[in-house]
Amino acid sequence: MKTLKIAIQKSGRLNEKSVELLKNCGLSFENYKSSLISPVSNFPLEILFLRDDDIPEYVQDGIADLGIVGENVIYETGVEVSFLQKLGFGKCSLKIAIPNNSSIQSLGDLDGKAIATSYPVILEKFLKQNKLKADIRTISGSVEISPGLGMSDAICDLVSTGGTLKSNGLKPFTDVLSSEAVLIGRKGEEDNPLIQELIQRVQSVLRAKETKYVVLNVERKNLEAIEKLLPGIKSPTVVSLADEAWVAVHTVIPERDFWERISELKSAGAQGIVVLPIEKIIL
Ligand SMILES: Nc1ncnc2c1ncn2[C@@H]1O[C@H](COP(=O)(O)OP(=O)(O)OP(=O)(O)O)[C@@H](O)[C@H]1O
Ligand SMILES: O=P(O)(O)OC[C@H]1O[C@H](OP(=O)(O)OP(=O)(O)O)[C@H](O)[C@@H]1O
Ligand SMILES: [Mg+2]
Repeated sequence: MKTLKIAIQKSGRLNEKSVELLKNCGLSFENYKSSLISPVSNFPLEILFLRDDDIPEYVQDGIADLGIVGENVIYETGVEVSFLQKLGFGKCSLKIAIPNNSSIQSLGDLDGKAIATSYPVILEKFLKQNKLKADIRTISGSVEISPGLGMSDAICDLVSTGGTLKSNGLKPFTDVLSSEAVLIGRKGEEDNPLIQELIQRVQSVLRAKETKYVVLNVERKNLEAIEKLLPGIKSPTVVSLADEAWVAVHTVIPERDFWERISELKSAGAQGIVVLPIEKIIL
């Protein structure tokens, strides 16, 4: 079977998490900063380390079969690729931001203004949808300094904590797009068995990340109440203890309602609660 190629960011915000995800999928490869292509020793796959801007086109054109890249870059490059899986990292939003002392108050006030951005395609589309015309000034980075230099009235750039906006005297004005890292593939290749195998592995790692393994002890008389709080994947595992009045319950809990669930379990009589990370969940 043909060896696949997956393109990931060489260095930058998505590099570390992309490498970690592939390693957690059981793929074994060297990660030297100097090598731009790395073979996987235990799967027919090669990893290409690229600038993130180039990844969507490499995948569209079939130079790479798969890629990991931010949704923002996919929309900006306007390529035709398949979205195979959202990956839960690299979360940020593309926002229009204005100086703290700006007179801009409503969307309509952007009409005729100069907006600096590294995302001219997405911004143009947004302005069109809102029937606005602005002077888009395309720059490749450090967009946040442009209003202070008198180059623009507003900016359109990625924001996550908002720290960069704040330290440049800017405030968020309106959201244009929210984005996270996604696994993409070449259109029409989705059914390739190797691609399907990789998607399954990625999904099992993501499912595991979203859940915790919990072991707790409870008196048999309180078991029913505890079971009601713990759906598990099918249902919880109940194990007898040496003391016959007690049992141990094993189950998985979604990370998002973890603390709420733990306090409900304690109120229902759970004791000695042990929480463990999960490596993979294969359904
Ligand atoms: N502040 C942020 N928080 C979270 N994710 C972000 C943030 N900034 C960018 N990202 C996401 O990470 C991706 C890569 O960001 P990075 O800043 O490393 O890109 P870059 O400078 O264009 O890198 P390259 O050298 O590969 O072209 C972005 O396209 C976006 O999807
Ligand atoms: O809201 P914050 O958490 O402050 O993040 C926002 C900043 O992060 C990104 O740049 P990055 O730091 O990746 O540098 P770059 O412009 O060199 O890519 C983005 O372009 C913003 O400048
Ligand atoms: Mg880039």
